[in-house]
Amino acid sequence: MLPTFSPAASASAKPPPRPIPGSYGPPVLGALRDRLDYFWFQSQDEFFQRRAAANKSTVFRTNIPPTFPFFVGVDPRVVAVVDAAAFTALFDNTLVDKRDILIGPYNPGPGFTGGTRVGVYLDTEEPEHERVKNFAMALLHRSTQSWPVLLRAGVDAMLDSLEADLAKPASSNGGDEKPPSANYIVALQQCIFRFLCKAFVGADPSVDWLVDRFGFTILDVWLALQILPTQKIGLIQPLEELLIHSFPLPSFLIWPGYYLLYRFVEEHGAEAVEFAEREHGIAKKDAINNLLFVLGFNAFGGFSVFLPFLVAKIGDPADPSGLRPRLRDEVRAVMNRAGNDDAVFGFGAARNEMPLVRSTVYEMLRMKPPVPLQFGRARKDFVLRSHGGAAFQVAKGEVLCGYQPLAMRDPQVFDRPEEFVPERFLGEEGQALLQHLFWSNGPETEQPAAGNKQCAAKEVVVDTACMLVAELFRRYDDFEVEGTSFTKLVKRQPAPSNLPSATPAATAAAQS
Ligand code: HEM
Repeated sequence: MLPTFSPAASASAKPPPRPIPGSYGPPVLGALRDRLDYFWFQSQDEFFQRRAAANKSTVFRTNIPPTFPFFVGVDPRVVAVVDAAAFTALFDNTLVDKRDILIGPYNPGPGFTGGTRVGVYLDTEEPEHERVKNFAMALLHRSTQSWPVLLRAGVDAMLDSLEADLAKPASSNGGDEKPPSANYIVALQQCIFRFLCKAFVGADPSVDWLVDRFGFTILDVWLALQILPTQKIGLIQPLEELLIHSFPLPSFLIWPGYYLLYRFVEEHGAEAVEFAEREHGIAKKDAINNLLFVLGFNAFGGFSVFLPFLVAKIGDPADPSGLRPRLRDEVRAVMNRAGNDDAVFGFGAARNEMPLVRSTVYEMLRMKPPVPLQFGRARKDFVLRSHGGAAFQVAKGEVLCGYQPLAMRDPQVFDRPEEFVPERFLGEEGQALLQHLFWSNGPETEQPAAGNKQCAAKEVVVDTACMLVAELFRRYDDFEVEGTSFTKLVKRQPAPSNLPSATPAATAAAQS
């Protein structure tokens, strides 16, 4: 549990800033102890919870992996921030510098990005950041019409293949007695990859067999080599510590795959590349490397983590709250209003017509933020304010490390913080809570811009997740998921013939 602050404290006058509690321990040994706790002896949640409890503070000093022995020049010392109030300092450009600090003090380096320092590693004070961010947002804007159509086509193809898998007799699933199931991870990644190439880059992978077949696997390996030094993967722990947590993983292993994708974007995404050069003044090589990074790391990486959480949560066979029927009814009501079972769920429907679906997506982002850690280096000495007037003195150059999963379960802000409450963000009170939803590296109530570091696709990510849920309930009356497999897909029964017929305006609203 997070320590809480007494209301009496918040009512009193602002106390002076105090030193940040916690210690980094003795050189090398302190960092090593924290690393082993982080990866081995404690879960990530536990790591931050225990230190917050021990220091009686939601702002405290700790080391963060990777560290020792071969991460030369990587300083693991950070100031951890695990409450919703102090966390907002990480979004303030006047306080923190975001240069080369995406995944923490360790930076995998431009060897993974064709030699370009891509946009996500740039600070807002670097002019190139504005160019690259504007380019990414413009590409998203240009794809407004095609995005929902391509998503639907991709999801349909994926579900066709999963239905076929599920229909196979149990014996083809390994010959044991287990009921049939269809693992969706590979199909979903394939779907996301193909869809993003077309919708974001304007390049259709089906023109290149290698890219179409292995593109998503190349991205998986490319991502893994960059982030594994900071992740627990579940090998035998001593092996994991020796092999993946002790030294930076080399980028050259992925160069052939990266080069294949680079050529693919250069040739088949030429229009997007020219747009970057012409409209945003970005050199061709940098445009391609940035496109690949946003496609592979931000978009493919983000969706690959988030969508399985969402599908598994909604499909939970043990869900006691009857969530699936309620979501299904909301989706079907949109279809009924449109009077067209085949209407594409567009951005309009995702934003305005499916409040429970949207609130469920928000709640999943609160409980399982796909990018749990956020970092920023103090530009100057400043006072970090937390709940109840608590204040801490941060020195210039110190690295703040915000841990979203605890900040977004802050009991000072969220009622029943540990519970998944699908309707949490409904109504006026629910909407007011959106200011504390930080998954996009900014409050949900704010917008990405060239001058900030909020996810360029903040709206599009939520909309896309809503559209995926809608597609599932367009097609199925019910479904169940165990782990990463569908175990039940109940096809939609034909709609009764006495549906009220829709007006053209309603059809347009669903599709807009
Ligand atoms: C579930 C999916 C996604 C998640 C969870 C996610 C999350 C994030 C987060 C946390 C950041 C800030 C990183 C930091 O500086 O600490 C970010 C930045 C960014 N994201 Fe997303 N993102 C997702 C999908 C996308 C998509 C689909 C796109 C575009 C197609 C995109 C484009 C970007 C860009 C360009 C930035 C850099 C912003 C900047 O440097 O100012 N993201 N994203």
